[in-house]
Amino acid sequence: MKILHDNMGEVAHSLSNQQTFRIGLSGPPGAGKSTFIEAFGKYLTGHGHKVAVLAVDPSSSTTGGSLLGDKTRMPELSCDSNAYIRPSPTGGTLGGVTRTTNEAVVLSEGAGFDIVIIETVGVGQSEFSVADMVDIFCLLIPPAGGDELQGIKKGIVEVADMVIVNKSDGDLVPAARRIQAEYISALKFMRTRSKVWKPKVTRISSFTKDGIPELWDTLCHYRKLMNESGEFVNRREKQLKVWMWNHIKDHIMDIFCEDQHVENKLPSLENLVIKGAITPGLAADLLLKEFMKKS
Ligand SMILES: Nc1nc2c(ncn2[C@@H]2O[C@H](COP(=O)(O)OP(=O)(O)OP(=O)(O)O)[C@@H](O)[C@H]2O)c(=O)[nH]1
Repeated sequence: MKILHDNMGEVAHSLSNQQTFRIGLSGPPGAGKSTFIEAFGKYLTGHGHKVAVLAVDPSSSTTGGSLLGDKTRMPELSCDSNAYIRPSPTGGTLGGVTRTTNEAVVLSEGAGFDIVIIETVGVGQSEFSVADMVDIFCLLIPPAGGDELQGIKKGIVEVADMVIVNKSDGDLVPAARRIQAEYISALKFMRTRSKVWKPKVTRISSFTKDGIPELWDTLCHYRKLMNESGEFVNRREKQLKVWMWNHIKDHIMDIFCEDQHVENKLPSLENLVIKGAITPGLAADLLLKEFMKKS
């Protein structure tokens, strides 16, 4: 990150002329995210792109370290001079992790990485935070149904611009085809987020690399359509506002929780709420009153 910082001054001004692409990637554990990023990332660097991989895993602050973004998961890509892999920052809330990731996106782009992949697992709200940070949000799934797909939250399919069925190779091809067909029909009934793009379901293999060039073509087609319609710029503008408000909310919550008046009253008011003596709304009003007293 220090290198990125150091380079930032020199190249930041060229950013406005350069079109960067922010790709969000989520998927249940075992879907093959690291194998996919390795294969996809190598394909991109082989085609002259510079790729940054950032991970968002708020659970890493409680587990003391993240598997996501771990360089050993992407051995080839991590040795590639046109790739940069950042593990999930440890410590802090999802808000904190989101903030540093927002900043890492800007820094990576400033340092000349034209493609930024933001990877996340299905923990808490992390997928939704990532969906708010990217130009296209992709869901990677294995060719399996039922229990194995239970890790996928309902709402997340609705925000996916692209569903990628991985492991479509060898004996798994028929299952991958079946899952692809299931998702195609399920997506038909979903409300689309864009006027010019209907979410697509594609099949790839991170092992054989089948489908990866076609996937990249589809992503480029998406970017072209979104650019031409003005939605690309609109989404980024909206995201900037969302980021700003998220940072404000986080900061205000910190100030609120650290306030001495609030801290003094909090245990007794929480207790009254639990016992049903007062409503949560009234307790919140009383705490806010305490907070305002100070200012
Ligand atoms: N057959 C086949 N297996 C794959 C493919 N991609 C990944 N796998 C296997 O799927 C398993 C999970 O892959 P990972 O890349 O570790 O999956 P992940 O989703 O990143 O999982 P975590 O790293 O635990 O978050 C591994 O055993 C991979 O070898 C593929 O394209 N085809």
